[in-house]
Order: sequence, then structure tokens, then C-alpha cells
Amino acid sequence: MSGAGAAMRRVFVDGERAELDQPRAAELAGLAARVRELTEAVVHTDVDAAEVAAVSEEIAALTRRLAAARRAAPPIAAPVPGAPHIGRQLANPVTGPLNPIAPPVEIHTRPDRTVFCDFTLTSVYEGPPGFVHGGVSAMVLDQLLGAAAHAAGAPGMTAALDLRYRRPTPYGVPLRGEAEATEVVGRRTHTAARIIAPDGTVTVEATAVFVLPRGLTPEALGNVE
Ligand SMILES: CCCCCCCCCCCC(=O)SCCNC(=O)CCNC(=O)[C@H](O)C(C)(C)COP(=O)(O)OP(=O)(O)OC[C@H]1O[C@@H](n2cnc3c(N)ncnc32)[C@H](O)[C@@H]1OP(=O)(O)O
Repeated sequence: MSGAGAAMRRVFVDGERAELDQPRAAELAGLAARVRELTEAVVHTDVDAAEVAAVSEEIAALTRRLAAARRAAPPIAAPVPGAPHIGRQLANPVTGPLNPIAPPVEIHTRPDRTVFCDFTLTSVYEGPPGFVHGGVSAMVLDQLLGAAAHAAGAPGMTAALDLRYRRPTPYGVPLRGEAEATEVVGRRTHTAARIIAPDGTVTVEATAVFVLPRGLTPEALGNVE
């Protein structure tokens, strides 16, 4: 089995990672939300030099307090029967409520196995002035496409990701992401996705190929069915 396949098995099947119950996950999600606010404040602050120095020191002290009890790797959520394991990655950089760099994006699966998300990116994700960084759009779409492969019962790792940036993606407004699996061939799942602005304009289109690592089965990944 490939390194990635073996690692997934250790984490999701063998229980190598710490598993958080819902109240503990909610506590830490609250902490991450405060840090997101802090990031936003840092990017926009115009306080004077003395205040910048004082706040920097306080933040360093806070970081030391959190590091006083440190896990070797990010924790995951306890399994939910019937739900895919990807939803357990609480520190995922796109969907993880515990990760301050995640917007976070909440992905939903429809009965027809297509997926969607409604999300707003703040100016901390700015690329070209006034618009979302293309790499951030790619990251969100990679996750959404992966979720579509999962929802189709054919999960895998991203083997190829192709993007077409049609229009600039605005930040600070609600965006819609949509994705679906288009074809499953052996261990390969072909998928398509797009980001849609509030006025209905498709700003980014993406296609991706996901490949299930050798030795893994969709069932081992806690697939939906
Ligand atoms: C697990 C879920 C977790 C859950 C994750 C779900 C959502 C997470 C979303 C984020 C996902 C990521 O960021 S994942 C991180 C980024 N991706 C990675 O790091 C992947 C790095 N690459 C790899 O580890 C490997 O290349 C794999 C596992 C993708 C494939 O390796 P392999 O298993 O040895 O593949 P191999 O036998 O050569 O090929 C198998 C089949 O796939 C085809 N194939 C291989 N690569 C490609 C390609 N780029 N484009 C088209 N097709 C390809 C081959 O032609 C073949 O088709 P045929 O001849 O059989 O027809």
C-alpha cells in the first residue's frame, strides 16, 4: 500500500489519532474562531508601533500557554456511523472548524450524490486587489471535488486538478460551490466543480481526477454507502 494509503488506514481505521467528542471539538472551534478574528485584525490594523509591540508580546505569551499541552498531530472527530471519514478532519485547511486558516467551508451532500457549499471568504484571502487569491479558490475546489468523489462512493487522492479562472472571484460576499463525479473508471474518479458569484456568474471551473490509493477500499474510508 502507498504511504498515503497506509497513513489513512492508521488514522481512520487503526485509531492512531486522538478522537475528540463534540463538546471538546466545539470548545476548540470557538478558539479557532477567535484566532480568525485576530488574523483579520492583524491584516487591517493601524495601531501605533508601541501597541503593535505590546500586542505581539501578549500573543507570544498566549501561544506559549496553548503549547503547554501539545498533541503530536492534529486530532480528528469521533466517527459518525455512515458518514465519510473526511468529515472527521477537524483541522482540514478548508473545512476544519479547529483550523484558524480554514474559512471554514461546510460541504453538504444532496440525495443525488452531488455536493455543494455556501461560503464567504474575507479579505485575508485576497490575491489580486479586491478579489480572491487563485490558489485559495483552487484549495476550496480541490476539497469540494474530493467530497464529490467521496459522495459518489469512489473516493481518492487528487491525481490531477485543472482550473479555468473565468472571472475574478469577489471576497466578502456569499459564494456557492458545486461539484459532482462525472465518471468512475476502476480506481479513478473524474469530477467537475465550479464557484458561482452572488449574481450567478461562474468565476472558476475545475475538473479533477481522484485515484484511490492501492490497498484501500472506499469502505475503509468510511464512505457514505
Ligand atoms: C483516499 C481518500 C482520502 C480522502 C480525501 C478526500 C478529499 C480531500 C480533498 C483534498 C485531496 C488532496 O489534496 S490529496 C493531496 C494531493 N494529492 C496527492 O498528494 C497525491 C499524490 N499522488 C499519489 O500519491 C499517487 O500518484 C496516487 C495515489 C494518486 C496514484 O498512485 P497509484 O495508486 O500508484 O496510481 P497508478 O497505479 O499509477 O494509477 C492508477 C490509475 O489512475 C490513473 N492516474 C494516475 N495518476 C493520474 C493522473 N494524474 N491523471 C489521470 N489519471 C491518473 C492511472 O492511469 C491508472 O488508471 P488505470 O490504468 O487503472 O485506468
